[in-house]
Amino acid sequence: MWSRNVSLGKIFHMAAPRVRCPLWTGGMREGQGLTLQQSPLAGGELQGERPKTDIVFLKVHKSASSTVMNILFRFGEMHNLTFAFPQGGGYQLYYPYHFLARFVQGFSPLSPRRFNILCHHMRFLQPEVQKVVPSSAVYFSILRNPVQLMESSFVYYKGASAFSRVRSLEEFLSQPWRYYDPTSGDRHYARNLMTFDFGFNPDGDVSPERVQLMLKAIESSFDFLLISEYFDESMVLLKEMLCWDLDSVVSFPLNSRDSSTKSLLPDSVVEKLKAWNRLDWEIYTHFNRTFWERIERHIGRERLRREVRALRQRQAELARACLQGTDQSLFPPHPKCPRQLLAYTLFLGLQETQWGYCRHCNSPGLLRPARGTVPALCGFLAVQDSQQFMQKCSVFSL
Ligand SMILES: Nc1ncnc2c1ncn2[C@@H]1O[C@H](COP(=O)(O)OS(=O)(=O)O)[C@@H](OP(=O)(O)O)[C@H]1O
Repeated sequence: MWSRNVSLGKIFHMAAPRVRCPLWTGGMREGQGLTLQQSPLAGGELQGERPKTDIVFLKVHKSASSTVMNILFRFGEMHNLTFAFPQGGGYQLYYPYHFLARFVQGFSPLSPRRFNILCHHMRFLQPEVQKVVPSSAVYFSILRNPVQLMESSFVYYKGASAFSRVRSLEEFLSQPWRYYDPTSGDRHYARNLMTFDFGFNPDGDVSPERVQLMLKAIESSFDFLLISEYFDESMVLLKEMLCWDLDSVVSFPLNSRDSSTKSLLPDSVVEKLKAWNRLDWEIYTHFNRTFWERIERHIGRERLRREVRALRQRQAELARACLQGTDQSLFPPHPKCPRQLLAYTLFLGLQETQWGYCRHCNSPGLLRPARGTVPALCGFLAVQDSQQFMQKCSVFSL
């Protein structure tokens, strides 16, 4: 592929503190209480194609990526797949440094060992990623409108240096260069976060030529990109591209803020946000368009509508069976966890078999699992395991 040979380091300045980068930079199980019927709307798996099991998911921050990661964890655990977990027990692959293969637990340049799924937070660097997954891996990611993404980032990363001295996003945007220091190690949370996660320079040139090069590089590295504003449509596309069935992509939103911390932004602020995050805006608008083109090509609007309806039905069934409701009290005030996040409470009376089924839908995906296994059994979102929340909280604190 084009990007595998092109030195993007020459195109975009890549800040990679401390770590030297190469020139290139750039269904749940059946029989667990709830019976799952094969959906008549299932994708390639039922059409005789083998489900894809070698996957690279670039977990772009604040873009519903934890929900997607949770789906991958569940699928991986169900199918005994291996994961490229971070060395040293972290929940990120040494982010914000560019990814290096040696960040993965169990990786050795001398061993042919490859992992099925790579999905923890990382700053993308394809030549290194290629060392830890099979060459057949499917690469995908998920994007979010940069306006909402930055609003979410502002609340979530309030302690980041660019945000710590302002009371509101408006204040930051009124004089961004007063607060934003491009040399600061955590500046990416405040500008072009998606661009950064894809491996590029968030303060890079926005000339049309450079933007085109960046888009082409992403296009040649990734098989498809999803859009979090169209999450259900994205899940239908995901299961289609991976030849999975519909039940494999049923989920509940994770990492959601309580509405009290969400603000409606005036138009003037929205425009400033788009201009400030111009590179992200270019990525988002381009891949939003190609997302719908892909849907037309692979699924068609009519089937998409049917499948989205079926997906929502399954989600509702699952919610009725497993969820008692949402509960903020599971997220007690904690100095390291100031954000108001919504938790789910699972029904206490679930039978053991159902409990196994339900907790698979709620695995946090952020706790570090024991050696090479998946943390799907942690169930921190359940009332019974609320103690686990504090672990999650400390894992979150950067
Ligand atoms: N299914 C679905 N559909 C739409 N939006 C969703 C979904 N799941 C999670 N979210 C929203 O994604 C935000 C959290 O993103 P991440 O999980 O990527 O955050 S993190 O970087 O891992 O911390 C967070 O956004 P904010 O609530 O605006 O902060 C979640 O509400």
